[in-house]
Amino acid sequence: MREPTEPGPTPLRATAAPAGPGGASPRASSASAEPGSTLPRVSSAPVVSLRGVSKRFGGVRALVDVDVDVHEHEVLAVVGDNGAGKSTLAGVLAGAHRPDSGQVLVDGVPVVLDSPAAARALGIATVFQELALVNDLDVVENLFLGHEVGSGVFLDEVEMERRAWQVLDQLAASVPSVRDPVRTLSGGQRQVIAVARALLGSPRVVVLDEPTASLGVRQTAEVLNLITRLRARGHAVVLISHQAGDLQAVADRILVLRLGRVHGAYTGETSYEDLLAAMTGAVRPGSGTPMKADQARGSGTGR
Ligand SMILES: Nc1ncnc2c1ncn2[C@@H]1O[C@H](COP(=O)(O)OP(=O)(O)OP(=O)(O)O)[C@@H](O)[C@H]1O
Repeated sequence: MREPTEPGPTPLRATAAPAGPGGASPRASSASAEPGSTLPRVSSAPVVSLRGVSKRFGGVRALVDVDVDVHEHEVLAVVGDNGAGKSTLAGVLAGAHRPDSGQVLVDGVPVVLDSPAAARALGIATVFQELALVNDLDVVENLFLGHEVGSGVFLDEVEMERRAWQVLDQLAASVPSVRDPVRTLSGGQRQVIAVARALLGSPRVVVLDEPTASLGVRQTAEVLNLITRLRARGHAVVLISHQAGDLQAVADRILVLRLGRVHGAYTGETSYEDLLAAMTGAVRPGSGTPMKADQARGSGTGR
């Protein structure tokens, strides 16, 4: 079905998950930058792009003409002051907010993300700040909630437990037991469980909305390690964060939103002072730090 507001190619509805991390994307090696993009150029094709995306809530312009590209093997941080549009951007990628205008593209093909299920089917998983874990259920039950393995009323607990450990091992997660209720876990471990649940759908893009917001130093370090591992495994990570330490530790590129617009794009090495100046509008829009493509991409560079 064609997007009602947009001319151009027919958008895809979610019918099958595209190639996941580790699997080659058919378009992954072509040039990606386009005229007029506010983002610095990078060397491979984006997995997901937003083009001219706008979203209003009543009289509030939450996103205005936003262009962004998301690449595999990369952590793209999205920063901005309160109300800058960060969560709305996450919501568009998650299929929770339908843009009023503009396009979402997966592998360069326009798609319709009109539900979280549609986004997941197209390889985009989002972990919101409220992790939506059920406190009294154990780790396995939370991971497979609604997607239980087994037939009829008989659940294959052994298989679910095996898969739970498998995904947690992939993340090098230190969880004492997968049979403990998640309320007994630390904030960092709960974040890991929420990410592990997202990974069970084999997404290419993982969107994390303020994953360290309420965590202590050690738990934050756990989550930042987790993000590094996601990138090393080939995922594209979109990190919505307020935390300077998060950006310095893991971001390859940093997109600054201000009043719903892209204010500039910066390298991961940009000082927090410079980012703050951009977030608060103390520097002109579009004056992001120029950077080389390989600086921008991360790709297991050991950052
Ligand atoms: N569901 C909604 N209904 C009405 N207005 C909304 C809704 N969601 C967001 N907004 C408004 O859109 C603007 C952008 O909000 P958004 O939550 O995306 O910003 P943010 O950068 O994530 O802010 P914060 O850091 O405070 O969470 C704000 O003015 C907000 O009040």
